[in-house]
Amino acid sequence: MEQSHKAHRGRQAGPSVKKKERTDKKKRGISNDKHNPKAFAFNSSVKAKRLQAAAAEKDQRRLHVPTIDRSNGEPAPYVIVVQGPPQVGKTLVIKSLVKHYTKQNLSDVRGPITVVSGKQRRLQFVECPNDMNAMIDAAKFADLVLLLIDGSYGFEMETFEFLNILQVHGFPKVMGVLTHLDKFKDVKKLRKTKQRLKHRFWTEIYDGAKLFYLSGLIHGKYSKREIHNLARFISVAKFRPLSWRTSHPYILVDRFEDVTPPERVHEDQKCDRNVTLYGYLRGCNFKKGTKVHVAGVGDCHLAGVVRLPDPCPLPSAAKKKGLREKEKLFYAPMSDVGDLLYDKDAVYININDHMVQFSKQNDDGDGDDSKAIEAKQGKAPDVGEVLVKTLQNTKYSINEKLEQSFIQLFRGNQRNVTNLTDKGEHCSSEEESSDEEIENDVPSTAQGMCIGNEQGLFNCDALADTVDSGSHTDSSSDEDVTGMKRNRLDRSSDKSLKNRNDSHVIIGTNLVDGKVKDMSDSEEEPPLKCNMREVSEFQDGRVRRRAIFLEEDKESNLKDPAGSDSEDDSQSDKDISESDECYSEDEDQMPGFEEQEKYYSTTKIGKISDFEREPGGAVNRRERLAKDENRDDFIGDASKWKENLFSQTISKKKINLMDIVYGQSASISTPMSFQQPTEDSDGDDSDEEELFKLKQNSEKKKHDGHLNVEDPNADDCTKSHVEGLQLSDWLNQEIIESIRDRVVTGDWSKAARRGEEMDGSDEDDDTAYGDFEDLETGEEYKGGDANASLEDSNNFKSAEEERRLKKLALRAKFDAKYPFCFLFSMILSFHSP
Ligand SMILES: Nc1nc2c(ncn2[C@@H]2O[C@H](COP(=O)(O)OP(=O)(O)OP(=O)(O)O)[C@@H](O)[C@H]2O)c(=O)[nH]1
Repeated sequence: MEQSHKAHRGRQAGPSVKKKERTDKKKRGISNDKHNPKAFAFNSSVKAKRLQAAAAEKDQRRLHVPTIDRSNGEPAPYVIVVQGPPQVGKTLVIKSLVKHYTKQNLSDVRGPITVVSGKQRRLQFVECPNDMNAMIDAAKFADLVLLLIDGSYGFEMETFEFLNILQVHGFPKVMGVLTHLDKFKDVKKLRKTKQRLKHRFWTEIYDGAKLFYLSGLIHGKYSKREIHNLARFISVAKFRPLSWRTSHPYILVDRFEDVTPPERVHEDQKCDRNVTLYGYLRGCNFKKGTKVHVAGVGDCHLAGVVRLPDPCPLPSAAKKKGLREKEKLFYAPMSDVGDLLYDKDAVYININDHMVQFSKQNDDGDGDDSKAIEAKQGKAPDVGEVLVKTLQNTKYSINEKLEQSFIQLFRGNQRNVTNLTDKGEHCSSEEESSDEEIENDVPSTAQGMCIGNEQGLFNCDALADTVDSGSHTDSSSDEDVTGMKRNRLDRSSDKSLKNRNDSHVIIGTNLVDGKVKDMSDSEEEPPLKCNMREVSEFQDGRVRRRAIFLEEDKESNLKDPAGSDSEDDSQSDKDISESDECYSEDEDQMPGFEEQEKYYSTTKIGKISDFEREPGGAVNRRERLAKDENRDDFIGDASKWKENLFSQTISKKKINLMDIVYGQSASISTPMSFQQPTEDSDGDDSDEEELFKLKQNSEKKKHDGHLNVEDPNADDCTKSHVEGLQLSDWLNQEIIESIRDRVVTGDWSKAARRGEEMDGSDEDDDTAYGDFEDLETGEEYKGGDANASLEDSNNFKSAEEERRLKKLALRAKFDAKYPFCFLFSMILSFHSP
């Protein structure tokens, strides 16, 4: 008998069952996803409308996003501005990145450096000099900013100045780079500082903004791996074009040439020059005949635009991965790279000085070469050879010699005529700078980025100062700043620095609304962040401007992240005491504008110091109190000059009509109310104040209190007067009182009584009206009954008093019931003016 086997029971659950189900459904043509259209329908028409509008808006936004126009060939290279305080490592970062992209060593970083970074991308690196004008210009063309921060020192003011400038110009992409991290000995401290700086950076830019760490130098260069990471991020970064830039043509000049015919220059050194500027055109196309604005120079006429072959083209579009070695091009016409330079109408062969072999010079030199050669060789010298030898001996050209020469008009006069005529008046502040300094400056004119180059074209000696003012700042302030001091944010109060800034008045200008504005003017400062202050200090042989934040102030170890905590505390204490000393010296004097600024800033610091120590922190309560006292004294000093200012203002103030009409009490709350200057204060007044003294006062003095009757403009006060007093004497209290009662707010009953006393006509009035009956109420009023009316008024007063007492009792009851309300009302009344 055949045994029947039980059928195998298939799987009821699990992935194999699901798979089977899916394939079955597919076979039968049933869609796998259970789509129920009704489930996604709108229930509310309002919601539907809103969602529709949002979707449409999103679409439109996507359509209007500025995109790169590739119809005119390849887009121009992206500009990467490397910015940071002095000596932070900008040059080194650019050199390292160029080395990474091109495998070439760059000896000098000058002007924009273009590299091919990928098959589709070119980058142009520009170092931003530490000059406010250069920062403003750099902000105009930067596509990406590498903000270099000295990690061992912390944030410096240059960083925030640049960020503020960027905010005004349309914020490009910003990445932070921390350098000098090898100065940290303690790993824990390094980690903490990194964290702190990162969060600060995020606060300034946005949460999650990229911050790189360059942990130190290996053989004088940054580590290859770290630079590789940085380069990778730059290569893949998405640059969103800024709408204003895409609709305006602009060029970042990477090379320039003065093509003015030499004869014209020879005839007139200050003739109009023709200059050819080379660079990638960005934004939209130039129109022929448009005027161009050259930053730092002004509006210039555009003679023509010529399209030239790309000096640094992208590689061919062949399908291959990465770049070949010979495709890794770079173009840095100002950085002295390569030996050949092709120009519009010339080819320049650059030969390094050490490779140039001049024919041997004669030791006895001077113009006797030809004779010496003749004597040695016994034959006539070659004319060309002699000329070359003579040229070799010339150290300075005629022009240079002329420039250096001067005519001394008067004996003992230090000023020479040539200096003044050449440099213009604005350069007179530069007279102190040594020749060495000037010599160093001149080549730096050609340094830097766009603005530097252009300034170089329209060169005047003073321009050199602007381009590399970073180094100037250091050298000039070395002598002035010996310790630590606190300054107002954004501008150093250092006088020598100010002088330097003065020389920017002509050069460092910006065209705003068609008017040339001096950017060094303090009024043009970007909006200041109130939670930050600046501390200038002398470190590493230069002045550094540290940016300190309130929350950082709380931490005791912020002063020197790489240093010790105890040192920091003592340092910050020193800060405060020094600043106190600094400003309490001339408390009796009325400070000038600059000093006022100092006072202002230090008062601010006084407030900030509230945050400096926690109760349980390094400084105990007593010390804190002592510090508070110091601060109060300090603010007291500040209020002393304010007092002076106050009295000055008062003396200049016009008569306040409110005072005259409503009395002194009405304007007590207004600090600028008129007060009659006392004899003492008059005596103390300076000559300057005399100028602004009220005419009336001086007249009053002259006539010793009597009215100036000769004054033809005096009021005609003969008609209405108080006996014995002229109405034009508006400062007389009696007259004021008499007038006050004529105004709505005056005491009319008193005036009425006074009037009655004066003319005694009350009886007449009463009799004139006589008895009358109010027809509406039916009440009868008796005329002429003075006693009755007095009684009435007494009754009225007693009723009023009764009501007042009742009110007071009620209020006391309420206050007893709700003590907090009482307190509240107390506070209110305390604070109300
Ligand atoms: N220890 C250390 N030194 C560094 C680091 N980065 C740069 N340096 C050094 O700092 C000095 C200044 O570097 P630069 O690249 O010239 O700095 P810079 O910002 O271009 O300077 P300026 O153009 O004068 O403002 C050089 O001697 C560098 O070797 C770093 O991470 N660690």
